[in-house]
Amino acid sequence: MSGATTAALRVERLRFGYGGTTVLDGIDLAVAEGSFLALLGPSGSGKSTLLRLIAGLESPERGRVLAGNRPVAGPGVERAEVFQNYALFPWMRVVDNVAEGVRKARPGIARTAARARAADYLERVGLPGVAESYPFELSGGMQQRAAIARALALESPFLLMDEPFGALDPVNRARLQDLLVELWQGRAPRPTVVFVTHDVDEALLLADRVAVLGASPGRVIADFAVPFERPRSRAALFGDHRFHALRESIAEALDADTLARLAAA
Ligand SMILES: Nc1ncnc2c1ncn2[C@@H]1O[C@H](COP(=O)(O)OP(=O)(O)OP(=O)(O)O)[C@@H](O)[C@H]1O
Repeated sequence: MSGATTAALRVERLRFGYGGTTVLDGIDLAVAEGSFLALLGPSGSGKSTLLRLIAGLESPERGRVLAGNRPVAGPGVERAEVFQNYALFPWMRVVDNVAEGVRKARPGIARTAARARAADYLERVGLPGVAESYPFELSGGMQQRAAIARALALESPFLLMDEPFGALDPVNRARLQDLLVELWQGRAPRPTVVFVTHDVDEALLLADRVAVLGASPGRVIADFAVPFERPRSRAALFGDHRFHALRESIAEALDADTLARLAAA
C-alpha cells in the first residue's frame, strides 16, 4: 500500500453496518498526503458509507479512521465535503453559502473578509457575477461549481467528494473534472482528496490511485496506482495502452467479485 509512513489519512480494520447489516468490513486504506484517491465500486458496495465514516458523519463499529494522525470523532472543517446534489442552502445568496463555510473554518473572521474570500473562490471556479444570486437562479453545473467553491474556500487539508459530478451533463462534467484538478494542483500544499465515483474513466483521469471496493460486505478488492503524468488529457489517455490495461484490470476485479457473490448466493 502506498504512503504507509506519510499517510495523511488512514482507515484501519474498519467495520460498519446499518441496523445489524454489515456494509463495510475489514477496510484498510492509507492515503498519502496531498494525493488523490478514487474509490470505485458497484452500487451498494459502501463507497458513500466509507466517505461518511471518513467525514465523521458515522462512527465505526470496529477499527478507526485517522486524519492527520488524529482519530476522527465527528465532522470537522479540516475535512471539506462535496456531495452529488450541490447541497447549497437555498435561502442564502451564493456568496453567503461560501462565506458561511469560511466563517466556520476561521471563527472570528470579519463578515466582510469572509465574503471577500468567498467571492474570490467563486471567481476561481468560473462563477464571477453570481455572488448575489440565490442557488435556484443557477444551473446545475453552476450550483456544483458553487459547492466546490464552498469546499475549497475552507482551505482544508482533506477534500472528500461523493460523486460530485454524477448529476451533470457530459460537457459540464468534463469542465468540472478539469477545474478540480487545476485547483487541487494549484494549492500548496495540495489537499488529500478522496473521490467516490463509479465511473472508471473518471477515476483514471483524476486520481493518483484507485481503490476498488467489492460488495457484501464492502471491502477493498483491488488497489491500482495510476501512472499517467499530469497534466492529463483525455485524448492522451485514450491513446495510452496502459489506460486500457488498467480499465481491463478494474473490470476484471469487479467481475470476479460479482461472480464470487453469485456463486455464494
Ligand atoms: N442510512 C442508511 N440506512 C440503512 N442502510 C443504508 C443507509 N445508507 C446506505 N445504506 C445501505 O448500505 C449499503 C451501502 O450503501 P452506499 O450508499 O454506501 O453504497 P455506494 O457504493 O455508495 O452505492 P452507490 O454507488 O449506489 O451510491 C447499501 O446496501 C445501502 O442500501
